[in-house]
Amino acid sequence: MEGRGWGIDSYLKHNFDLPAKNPSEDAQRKWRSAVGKIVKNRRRRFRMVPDLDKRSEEEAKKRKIQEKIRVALYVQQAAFHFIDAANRKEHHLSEEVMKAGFSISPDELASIASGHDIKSLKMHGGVEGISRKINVSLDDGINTTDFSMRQNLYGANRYVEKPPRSFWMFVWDALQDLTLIILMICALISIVVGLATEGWPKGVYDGLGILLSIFLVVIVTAVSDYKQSLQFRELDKEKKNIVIHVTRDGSRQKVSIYDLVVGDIVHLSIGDQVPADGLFISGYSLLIDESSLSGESEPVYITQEKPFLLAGTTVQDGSAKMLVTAVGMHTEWGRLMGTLSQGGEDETPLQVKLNGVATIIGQIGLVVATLTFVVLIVRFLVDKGMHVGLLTWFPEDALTLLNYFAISVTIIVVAVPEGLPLAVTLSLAFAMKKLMDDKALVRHLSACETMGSASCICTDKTGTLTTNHMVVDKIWICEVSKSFRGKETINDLKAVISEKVLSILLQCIFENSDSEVVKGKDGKNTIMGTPTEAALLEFGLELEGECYAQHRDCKKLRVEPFNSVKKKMSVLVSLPGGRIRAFCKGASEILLQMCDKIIDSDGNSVPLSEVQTKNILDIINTFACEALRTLCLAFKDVDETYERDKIPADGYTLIAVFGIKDPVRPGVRDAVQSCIAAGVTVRMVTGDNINTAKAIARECGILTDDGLAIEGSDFRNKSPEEMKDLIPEIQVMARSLPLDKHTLVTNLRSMFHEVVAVTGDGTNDAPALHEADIGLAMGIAGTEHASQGVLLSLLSSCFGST
Ligand SMILES: Nc1ncnc2c1ncn2[C@@H]1O[C@H](COP(=O)(O)OP(=O)(O)OP(=O)(O)O)[C@@H](O)[C@H]1O
Ligand SMILES: [Ca+2]
Repeated sequence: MEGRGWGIDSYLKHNFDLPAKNPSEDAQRKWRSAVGKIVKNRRRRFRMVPDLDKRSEEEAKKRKIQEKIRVALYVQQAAFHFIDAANRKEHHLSEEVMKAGFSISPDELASIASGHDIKSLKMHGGVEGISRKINVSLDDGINTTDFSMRQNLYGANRYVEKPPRSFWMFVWDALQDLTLIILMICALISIVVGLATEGWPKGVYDGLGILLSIFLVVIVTAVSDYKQSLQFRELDKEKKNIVIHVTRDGSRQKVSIYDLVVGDIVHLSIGDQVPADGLFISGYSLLIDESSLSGESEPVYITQEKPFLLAGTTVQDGSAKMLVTAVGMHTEWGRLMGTLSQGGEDETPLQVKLNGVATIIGQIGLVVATLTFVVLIVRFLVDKGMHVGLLTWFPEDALTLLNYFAISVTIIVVAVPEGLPLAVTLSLAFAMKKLMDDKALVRHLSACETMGSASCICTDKTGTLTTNHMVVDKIWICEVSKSFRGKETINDLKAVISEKVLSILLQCIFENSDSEVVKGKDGKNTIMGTPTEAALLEFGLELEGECYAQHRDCKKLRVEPFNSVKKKMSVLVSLPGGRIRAFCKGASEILLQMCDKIIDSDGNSVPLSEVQTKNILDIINTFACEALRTLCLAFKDVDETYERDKIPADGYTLIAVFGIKDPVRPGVRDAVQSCIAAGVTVRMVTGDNINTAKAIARECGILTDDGLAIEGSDFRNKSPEEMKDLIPEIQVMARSLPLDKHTLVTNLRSMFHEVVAVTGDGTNDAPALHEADIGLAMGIAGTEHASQGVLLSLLSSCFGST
């Protein structure tokens, strides 16, 4: 719209201060009141956007509830218990519940988690006691056969929604239009006057004509509005439908969040939203962010001693299994959602602008209409004065005047482009749906729009540029390197390593993993978990052949789950003989620093010489330069007196270096090219090794010969001045921490005023996604279905509108 010369843009800029991201409430109010002066049918124009007054009212309500929750959970717990003890409610078991074989009432069960009621939990025998009372085995989960019974007794995991508005309410809304009301009055007057002057039936034709067109307008408007509202509901439902990992019938499976029932065993890992209220069964370093629920910004550790998990909170670190004790409206979150009737989406900048344009056009329409009316009247009076004199009046004259009035009103009706902002909402919703089909999660409509104006894209590597289908491609173990791309097979590998090495390798692969191998009904193994671990497990399965169970008799003492800051995962297990061993796997350079020994071909730990270390680094770099993700595996034996509350951080014995292949998505290179051609810079920010990152970036056309690739640790330590020089050059940032990506995005926005789009997986990229003008979160890792790819659709939408 820039540079059209007639100043709408400057007018808008002047009157409505509109940054690309989140226009302030003030700005929104300002232009709304400007619009309000001319457009009287506000209800329709603002239908898809929030009611600002209602919203601030709800915001206040929400804060009040949060405050209450906070007080209940943290501050006055002791006092509450005291009061509780005095008037503790007697919970009666209904007959239905007893008949089903359960021995705790839904209300009581729900109150344990929501009230953090440790006393009552103890009274019921802890988590185990509760699980017995609701007939669940903590190992095998519920039987799917009593799924619907549980849903009947304890409710389904859905929140009450406002009942959908009926069709007639949309008709009523459409009738509220001021111009239509004026026309209706015109029609009525026209009928009355017509009847008086021309009699039945000739006199009513005009009036009926107007009424018929009003009827048509109202019906068409109402039908289309109604259809849109249905579509919006659908979109909303899809947006909230997430996949949860649960254990049912003894095996891990995926279900929709809506199908969760009381008694389900849910697997939580970093980045997940807690889908229902529940109790912690087992897990490691589980850190929960409760801010959405209680407003409390400090995350809390959840342990066996304090095992309460609340719906609506998110997992910030660690992993765990939880027992669901309350779902849907029985949860605190459900109640919070129930009291609020979500206020709709904020206007996007384009919508705000269009509303401004619509308003200006409306004003012009008004002027023209008034002019027309005046001109017609003057002509009429002149005509009349010349022929019959101004003092004699006939009923037909009134009809003529009315007609003129109708003409002017019609001009206003036609001129004010009511549907314009609404049309944008619809097309954005359509774009959003399309992105969601591609497995990208877009939370706000405005993202779809701002996408068109992005000047810079920061993308992660795994899953966005690459397919996220990982397979082990190379392994280096006991001084030999094997590649599985050619004709070398697993058997070749087996031939060169001894039984003992093999056994340690398999132990490390299977014990040190958050993912699980699930045997399906057809006897086939499927792997549930992240792609990197899946690749290792698959390799392990192939290596091991039939002796799968043999390595599963270790007992896990401690686990430190993987996260993107540490970039490694470790476990402490006790071996069948009672010995204790630690395993560690993770980013190759980092792991190598933790090792001072290496396993030899007989399975003994021998000291690692400096030359060997250099050798291994070379191996890692050759793997990485072939665009392979590199991972090291290591172990350490500790004696039985070892304190079991932490896992050793050094002195490991290196077992093997893995090179995992994750091919680049077809089409990415072209997309990046056309992007650069359109003046949009593409940067890759990844947690992977710098050589891997460079190789992939080169393959995608992101890294050019004179471009800069930097490691996160170098970037972090630069001063703001240095960053100013550095940032425009950066094409690749490797081994980055979540915070590095955030810093880069913040600086790009503030120092260079770029409109930044960020793609990433919701887990480690969350801070950057939040900071960006446009954040595109990929569905949580392990998207099985090959999809067109977020980057591609992001790019295509960039071109659709530039
Ligand atoms: N489950 C895992 N256990 C141990 N180490 C892992 C695991 N997954 C990944 N790694 C290691 O951590 C490194 C980086 O992980 P990180 O999560 O920071 O990046 P990413 O998100 O996977 O990559 P990108 O940013 O490109 O999407 C990987 O290169 C790999 O060596
Ligand atoms: Ca990532």
